[in-house]
Amino acid sequence: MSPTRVLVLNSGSSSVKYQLLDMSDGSRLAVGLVERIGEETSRLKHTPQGGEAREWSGAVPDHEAALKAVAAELAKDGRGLDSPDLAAIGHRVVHGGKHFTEPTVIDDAVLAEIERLIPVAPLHNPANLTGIRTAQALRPDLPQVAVFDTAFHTTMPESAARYAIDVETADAHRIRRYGFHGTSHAYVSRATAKLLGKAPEDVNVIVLHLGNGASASAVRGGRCVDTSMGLTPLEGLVMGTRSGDMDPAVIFHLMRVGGMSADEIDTLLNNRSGLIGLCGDNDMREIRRRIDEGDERARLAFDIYIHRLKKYIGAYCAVLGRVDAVAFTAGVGENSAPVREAAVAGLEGLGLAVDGELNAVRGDEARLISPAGARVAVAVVPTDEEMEIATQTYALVGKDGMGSEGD
Ligand SMILES: Nc1ncnc2c1ncn2[C@@H]1O[C@H](COP(=O)(O)OP(=O)(O)O)[C@@H](O)[C@H]1O
Ligand SMILES: CC(=O)OP(=O)(O)O
Ligand SMILES: [Mg+2]
Repeated sequence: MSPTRVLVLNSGSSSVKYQLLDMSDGSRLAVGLVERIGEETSRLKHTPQGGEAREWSGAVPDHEAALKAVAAELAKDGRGLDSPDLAAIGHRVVHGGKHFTEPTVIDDAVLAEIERLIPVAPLHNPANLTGIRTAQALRPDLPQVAVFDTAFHTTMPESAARYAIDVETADAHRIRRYGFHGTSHAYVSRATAKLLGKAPEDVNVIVLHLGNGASASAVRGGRCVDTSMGLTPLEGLVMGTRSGDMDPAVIFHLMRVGGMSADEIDTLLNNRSGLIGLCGDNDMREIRRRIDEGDERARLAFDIYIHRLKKYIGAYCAVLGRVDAVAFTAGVGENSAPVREAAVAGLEGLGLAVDGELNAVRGDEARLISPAGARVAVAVVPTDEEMEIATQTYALVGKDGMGSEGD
């Protein structure tokens, strides 16, 4: 029998999320996370299917060590990386530039292109590369597939993808809007159509992916027509630690008047801005707790976050012309009822409203939170980037895929 298992690695700047899936029935054999990589105490949590979660804290200095720790945990379940049941390893790769529009089997040329894109995804692509190289070293015989965050957004029209700067300069440096979180936007827009009982081709959806990184997208009939992140994952919404949109002249001002270097400003805008820069916390749970205690800084940070979100909802209503659904997803979108309520408050004129009781319901299933009969459906639609990466990986190299590829 051909192997049917796929290991998915989602390497972030300081974390690795992973899942081992059996594609014959979609079951999750293991789910886990290594976080705070490179800090004094990193943490690993590994949950085998049907078993107790195992957790430990200790030093995990880099992504190579993280992946070796993941391999060791899987081996304890008798499902190590040496298992003959493994069909492929699927990797989330954040920046694929304009080149990669589809999931791609990784070879040296693909690795070189991911490396070339490091300057436009400095927090993400290096971690993705280490994950790939470590996995290759552990299983050189196994196909490794890259699934790109940018791929879903390659359908954006030029009017949305181009910045209004000198065309020759932009083209010489490949400056354009690429967009990210595409695997999530693709999965959630399809799942939203399913929730409405319609085909993806028949619905227009605004997807709000609100995690630590956050982005919005406008999806018309299953194709992305605009998204809030740009050349890098810094543009757009207010995020956990990133500023999102601002006047680009802030950068010149900080250089000329503030005496800061380009690298210092990069770190400021990517790591010390957004919610953490505004109030010292980037976790929405903590911000809500502080607001409940009357903390003014936390309140202002929340209000700025919501104001930006509203602007994007309004903009994408205009981009799409007709909106069938707005879907909230990722850590904040799936869990924070106050964020969903505030984001939609006052938008009745656009056909948007949230039912208080439905919004308060917690759960893992996709669900509607708009009042019955609302013109636009508002929904909570849990994302599943790992399953989507596994599905795309298996389609490419699984039993049917690999055979027909070479034909
Ligand atoms: N119960 C909750 N209520 C509000 N916010 C939450 C909750 N659980 C998680 N979050 C938010 O979700 C964020 C993480 O989202 P996630 O999608 O996992 O992000 P990433 O993939 O970027 O690490 C946390 O930083 C926190 O702000
Ligand atoms: C592209 C991006 O912002 O990813 P993440 O949310 O995982 O940081
Ligand atoms: Mg994420």
